Amino acid sequence: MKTNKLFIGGDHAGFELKQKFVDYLNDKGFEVTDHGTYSEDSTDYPDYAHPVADDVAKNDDSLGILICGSGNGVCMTANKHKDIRAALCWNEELAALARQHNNANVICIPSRFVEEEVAFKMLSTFLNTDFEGGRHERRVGKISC
Ligand SMILES: O=C(CO)[C@H](O)[C@H](O)[C@H](O)COP(=O)(O)O
Repeated sequence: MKTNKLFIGGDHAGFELKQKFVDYLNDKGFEVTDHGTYSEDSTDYPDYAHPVADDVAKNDDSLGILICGSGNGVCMTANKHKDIRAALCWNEELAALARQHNNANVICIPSRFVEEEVAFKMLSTFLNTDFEGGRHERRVGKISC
């Protein structure tokens, strides 16, 4: 799936990286909706993960990008939403597998635990990798309860 429609968000721990991602994605011509946060002031990750997950669920073929310190808070929050498959990734191979095997539609990045270069590589891989389908289609179909 090649998408042009992206939704992004994160808490104060993800703010700096999110700003860099937004600039990069805008330069590349993606349609990016930034749900905040918009400063380094301490804030609560669910306030940003819920709107991103809502929008990804509502917009076919869109993808979401969520960032917090560990990546766990935004990931747990996003995965409460129907039709959201949010994947916590900390290297490029995991970002590829999240798309290839799990058809993840949201990538969750732990900004306090990955180098910026790795974060950018994960972003690019996530956006440019397709779901493989086949045996994975059946398994992904069994995730929802
Ligand atoms: O969700 C998280 C932890 O589960 C994120 O890492 C947050 O960014 C983190 O908890 C924020 O921590 P802080 O000490 O309030 O900056």
